[in-house]
Amino acid sequence: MSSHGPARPLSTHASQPLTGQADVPGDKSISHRSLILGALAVGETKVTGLLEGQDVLDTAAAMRAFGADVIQHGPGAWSVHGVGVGGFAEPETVIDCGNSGTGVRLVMGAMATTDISATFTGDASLRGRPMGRITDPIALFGAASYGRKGGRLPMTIVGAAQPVPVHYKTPMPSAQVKSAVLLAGLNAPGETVVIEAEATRDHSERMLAGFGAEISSETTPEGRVITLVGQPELKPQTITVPRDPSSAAFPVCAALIVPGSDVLVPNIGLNPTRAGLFQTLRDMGADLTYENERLEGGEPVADLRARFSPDMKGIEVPPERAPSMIDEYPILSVVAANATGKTVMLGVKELRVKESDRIDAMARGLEACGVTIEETEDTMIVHGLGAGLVPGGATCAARLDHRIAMSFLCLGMSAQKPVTVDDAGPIATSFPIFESLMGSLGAEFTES
Ligand SMILES: O=C(O)C1=C[C@@H](OP(=O)(O)O)[C@@H](O)[C@H](O)C1
Ligand SMILES: C=C(OP(=O)(O)O)C(=O)O
Repeated sequence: MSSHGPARPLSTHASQPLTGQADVPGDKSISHRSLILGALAVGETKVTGLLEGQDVLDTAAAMRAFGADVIQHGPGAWSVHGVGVGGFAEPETVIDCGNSGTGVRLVMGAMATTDISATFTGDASLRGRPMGRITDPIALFGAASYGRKGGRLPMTIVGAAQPVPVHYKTPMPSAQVKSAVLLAGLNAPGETVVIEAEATRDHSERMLAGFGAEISSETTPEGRVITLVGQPELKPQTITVPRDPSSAAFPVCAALIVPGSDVLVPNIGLNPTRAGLFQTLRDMGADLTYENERLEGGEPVADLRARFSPDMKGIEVPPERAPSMIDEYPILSVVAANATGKTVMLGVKELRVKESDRIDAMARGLEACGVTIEETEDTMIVHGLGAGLVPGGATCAARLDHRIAMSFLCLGMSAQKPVTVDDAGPIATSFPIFESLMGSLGAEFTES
């Protein structure tokens, strides 16, 4: 959806202890991929635990526009009747991917090697984000693109009539780019190879294998080399979407900074390509434990227990950790403000092209709340004040960015004066139950 209605300012204030259990929603990355791969399989894929955030609902609508039957049966329970690799129909109208970079980029990849065209758009945030990172590799398959200057949406992609397989080295660490190339490679005859210098989240590779594609990956001195054999018949799957570690980050971090808190966040995937934040928090001295560690569907899973941690210390977060926690830097910067000493976040320039420029958004809001920040194009440094010592008392701009809105609302739960975000609307893109869930732990929200 291109817009979400009038801005909804929302505030938080110093919270009573956060206690209890936080059942966070399904993983956003895996939810998008369940719908897209389901649409490319032959037959009916069944999904439970699907994230019903707006980003994923927009991908569901896109899959319908390309000819798949996508049906909701109950909360989180969906089915997708797929059209098979190469079976996408040409959409009759513009595909609106709302706020979702993952949605638009993966769908562009998935249709780029079919002989159809489609026009994509999104909200003001998505229309500002770079699509050249997708149009460059899909051009190698034979697809053409016609967008606004700078490779921006709205954009029409004309899929390749006779696609050729591609060898592609991703120019930046991006699971979206890697996934778009793999999805395009599905309908190209022969082997498509993607090389990534730094490993990014590997859900596409795991799920493609699960749907029956021939795909392998190996670690070489150049990085991870992923090889996919094109034109498989994908077999429909029954998928249970695990809970989203990127959503778990909010109750976990809020508990670490609100005095007296003790929160359990059950069933969180600790896939190493996603778990960098939790490692970082533990390195800072957070009282964050993994309980009931186990393997589910081949992936490590644990119940996370986070308790108030007044003695956290700033650390240097190494650049090679960035892909495994790329969406978690905004909330990490809030924890860092409540730790003592400097937290130095290196190699984070991808944050500048997310739903907002997340370095700028967090720096300006934290400064308004009394925290000193240093930044370069690729680095953010937070000068921690210590537990409970952030003054707060400001209105911070959410900039159409769910993670910025949730981060400042968590900051307000531990600050000395209330913190307001100018628009909480975007939270519904990834974590529609954020307010009710945090409220059930003890947080209070005030509409202003
Ligand atoms: O592939 C995915 O599901 C995602 C990849 C990441 O984006 P980049 O590929 O741009 O790093 C991440 O920020 C986004 O929230 C989800
Ligand atoms: C960057 C994000 O999402 P996307 O790129 O899909 O808009 C996010 O959810 O933090």
